[in-house]
Amino acid sequence: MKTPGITLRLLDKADKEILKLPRSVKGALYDFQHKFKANPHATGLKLQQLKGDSRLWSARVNDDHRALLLRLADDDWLIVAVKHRKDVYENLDRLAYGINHITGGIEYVDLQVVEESILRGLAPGRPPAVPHTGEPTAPRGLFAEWSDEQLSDLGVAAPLLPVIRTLTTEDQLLGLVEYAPQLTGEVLLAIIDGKDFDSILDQVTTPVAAPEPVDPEDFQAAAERPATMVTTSDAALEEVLRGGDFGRWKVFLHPTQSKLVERTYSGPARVSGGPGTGKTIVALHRVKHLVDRLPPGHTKPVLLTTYNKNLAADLRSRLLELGGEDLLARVDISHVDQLALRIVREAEPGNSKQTIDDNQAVREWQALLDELGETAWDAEFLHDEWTQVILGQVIGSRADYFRARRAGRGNIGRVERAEIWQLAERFTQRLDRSRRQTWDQVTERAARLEVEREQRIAAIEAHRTEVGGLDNIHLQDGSAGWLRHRYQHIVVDEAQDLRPAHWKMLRAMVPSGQDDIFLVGDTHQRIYRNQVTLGSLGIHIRGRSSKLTLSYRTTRQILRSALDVLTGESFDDLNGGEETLAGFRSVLNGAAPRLHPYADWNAERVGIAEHIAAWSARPDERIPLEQIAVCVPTNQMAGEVAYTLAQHGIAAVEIGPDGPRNGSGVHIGTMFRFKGLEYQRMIIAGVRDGLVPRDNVNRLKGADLARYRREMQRARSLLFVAVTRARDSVDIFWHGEPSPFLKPVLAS
Ligand SMILES: Nc1ncnc2c1ncn2[C@@H]1O[C@H](COP(=O)(O)OP(=O)(O)OP(=O)(O)O)[C@@H](O)[C@H]1O
Repeated sequence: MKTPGITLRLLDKADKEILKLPRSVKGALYDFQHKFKANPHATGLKLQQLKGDSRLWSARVNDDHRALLLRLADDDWLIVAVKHRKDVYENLDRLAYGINHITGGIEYVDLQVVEESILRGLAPGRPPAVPHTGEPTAPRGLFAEWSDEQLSDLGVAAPLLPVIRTLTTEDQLLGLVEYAPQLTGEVLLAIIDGKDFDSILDQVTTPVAAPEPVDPEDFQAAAERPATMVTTSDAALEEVLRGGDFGRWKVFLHPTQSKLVERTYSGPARVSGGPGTGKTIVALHRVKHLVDRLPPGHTKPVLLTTYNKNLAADLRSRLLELGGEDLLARVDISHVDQLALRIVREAEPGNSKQTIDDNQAVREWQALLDELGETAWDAEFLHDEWTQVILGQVIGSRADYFRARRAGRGNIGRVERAEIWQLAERFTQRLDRSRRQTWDQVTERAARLEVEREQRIAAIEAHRTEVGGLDNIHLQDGSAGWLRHRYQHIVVDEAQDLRPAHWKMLRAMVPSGQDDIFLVGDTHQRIYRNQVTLGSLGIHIRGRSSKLTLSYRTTRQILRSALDVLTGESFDDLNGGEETLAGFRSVLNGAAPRLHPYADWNAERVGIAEHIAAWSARPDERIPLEQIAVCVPTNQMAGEVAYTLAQHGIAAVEIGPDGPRNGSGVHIGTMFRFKGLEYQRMIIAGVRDGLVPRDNVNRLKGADLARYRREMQRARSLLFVAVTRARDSVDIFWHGEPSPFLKPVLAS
């Protein structure tokens, strides 16, 4: 029988050691936790207190292995390690645990494990640095300029200070970071990156500081703080044991992530953050958090939405992994255009128009201009103006267009606006005649329909209040009795690429108030032309904006180059202000991006094929082909790379608008297709002048400066997105002159 109220938790990083144990021990651990929760004092578990310590206990996992546990309270236990029997009882003074005075989280350090890890990171030829607790510090260590007090003020774990003093190389530091408490690792790496005390305090320490004073003896309170990264659920533990590193996102949220997931917001909230900082992970956990708080039912009151079909499919499979079918049953997962189309079809069942994409629409604009003999206007400009300003802001009349805000789009006067308005009218008539519509028209229509629906709901509620709150009153509007907002909560991923009309639609779908809209996105990764000011669309995020800064995907070396690509650009915060990547960092380590110049495109393609073949030939690190991607500037180049790879016997699949096509092999696609994805190895090819950015962008410089700037920024963002898809390595290929965006990377 299960003893009521036994809590068994697993501390973050304990799982890292556990993962290295033989499979049989992991299996035994899974059984162990079931038995322990049933009755920790069962004789087979041999639960005993370790001598000389009030909190540390050991319990039997199997014949050879013991779990090391901290007793937090009578029935509350925390697994901090699983070790061989003989390693548990000796040298207990090497084990240090406590409550971090800044974060209030529980930290556990096995100095022996840390020291062994440092030794593994020792650069060849250097003498090992042996720490001697309490003795004078080693000369010119990595942190010689920093006092113990400073390190401690930043949250570095006190028991590690003597070891930290012995570090002389970055590799040793990385060895320490592997097993050090999270905050210690982040602070030390920030120092090595050249950050000063104040900015580390501001960007790394303060975001995870406990809001209340920390009692260093209250372990149970500490266990509940986000800084103590633990799991208690069986399923989560199994996940860690089975899924290894790939399952960790489901279990161990960073304290800054879990705060954002669990907070109650009085209105719309936004989470920004550089690539790989876990925005999507936070969005998924947020959905689960919201669903967990719903009363039982069979409806789907939570909407999870994103930019395109491929990303929506990815969200669905990750949400399924996180919470299973029960969670999915309460969530509508739909990409924004699909949602808009559904609304329009529901209202106009007879609407059988074909929906065309932006490229087709620009060709239609060109055809219209040709027919009219109109040469003063550019088809792309007109399409942009029509979609961004007229449809985007749901502008219904010429007079409203004359007054419309056109932020960042340059100046045009009344005469030009009149001409554009007339051309836009002709354009919509032309599409109507051929029974076609653009996605922007669908969205604008959906936004109108939803705003009208919301007005009807408001009218019904006003009426209800007037007649004393009775529900079964006769209402003139036949649909009225049951008319409700479509959702209670909306969660948006990739928010930076939604159009203004999408936001209008979403705003009207959920009642304004607590936890209504939660959006995550990064404007540095905006690759479409949709700039918005959320406040002007009724979504007021002021005071409810937060930022994630620790990348879980990309190495420090890759991040550095990626940031170089954005040099000189400034970015918005979706609300008329400015956004920066200050504090963006990683604790992952790897090689700097490698650069590969070629004479021509043929040679470059062969170079790519040979490169991939060389990886595949290395038995020590055989990578599945699906974990390698080749990203190119144009569709035609994607096809050509696929052809060359096939000639070299390398299987490849192209990524279409809906994701990778059927089959297995290296993924190939244009830069646009890589949004939201990630790979172990990224090859970015064709990064040459004239392609990145395209020649036609350069030509805008003399003709339309505002548009030139926007297009240059978009081109940089595209390259930034491509580079930051990589987990382990980036290889940049080009032929002829390299892209001007590579200048800082080439110089470093
Ligand atoms: N707390 C965590 N523990 C372990 N892994 C994590 C954690 N948070 C995020 N990750 C991993 O980091 C990677 C990036 O996460 P995610 O896709 O959510 O980032 P993102 O900010 O949405 O990135 P992008 O903006 O580039 O799309 C994923 O592999 C994810 O599993």
